[in-house]
Amino acid sequence: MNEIKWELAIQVNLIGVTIGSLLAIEKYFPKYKSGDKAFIINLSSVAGVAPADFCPVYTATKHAVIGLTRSYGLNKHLLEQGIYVMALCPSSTDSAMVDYMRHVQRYKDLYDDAYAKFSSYFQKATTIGKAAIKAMTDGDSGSAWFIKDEEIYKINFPTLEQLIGIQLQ
Ligand SMILES: NC(=O)c1ccc[n+]([C@@H]2O[C@H](COP(=O)([O-])OP(=O)(O)OC[C@H]3O[C@@H](n4cnc5c(N)ncnc54)[C@H](O)[C@@H]3O)[C@@H](O)[C@H]2O)c1
Ligand SMILES: CCCCC/C=C\C=C\[C@H](O)C/C=C\C/C=C\CCCC(=O)O
Repeated sequence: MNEIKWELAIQVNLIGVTIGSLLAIEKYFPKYKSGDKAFIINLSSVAGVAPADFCPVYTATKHAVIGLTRSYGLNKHLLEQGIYVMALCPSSTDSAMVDYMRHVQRYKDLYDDAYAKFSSYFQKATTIGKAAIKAMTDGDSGSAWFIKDEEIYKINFPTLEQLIGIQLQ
């Protein structure tokens, strides 16, 4: 998260995740996948689902990660290659990134309001690992998962067909 060096945030959060997905789908899995299934787990955020006034660029990249995940998660890719693509959407989580922003003054100034409003609690990073296992066990490709402690659930989004009113056969 870096709203000051925002081009860098887009490079890392969106272009980095896109390159990772393309490398996995086009190069890595075709060569190394041995079983029926392979998984790509992308890190989005609660800010990938709802807007956050203190970090619009971060929020845009995390929304984009949801779009990338849901699109590569559609049946076409699943059926062709057996690749399941999921996104995790954690709420605030204790990590090096948060710690850095909490202590570095130029970021602290920018995020002060957000800390006052949201940061009374940070979940443990190990919770995200548990959620990843739950997502893979559930096995719904294209799904995005809200994570806040024990509260871990699939987020509902409309499909393109539902939005534009196409009747599926
Ligand atoms: N901490 C939170 O509250 C929170 C909540 C929701 C989502 N997320 C997301 O979770 C993911 C992990 O973040 P985190 O909170 O664990 O922070 P973190 O600082 O522990 O992890 C970020 C990792 O990204 C790596 N990284 C940074 N720039 C890189 C680059 N240019 N190339 C390769 N690697 C690079 C860092 O080395 C570090 O290992 C991020 O995508 C973050 O947006 C975090
Ligand atoms: C919590 C605000 C301080 C900044 C935290 C730093 C990074 C967090 C990045 C995450 O991707 C989360 C993004 C936005 C968080 C917004 C609201 C958190 C809601 C807190 C809650 O679970 O009640």
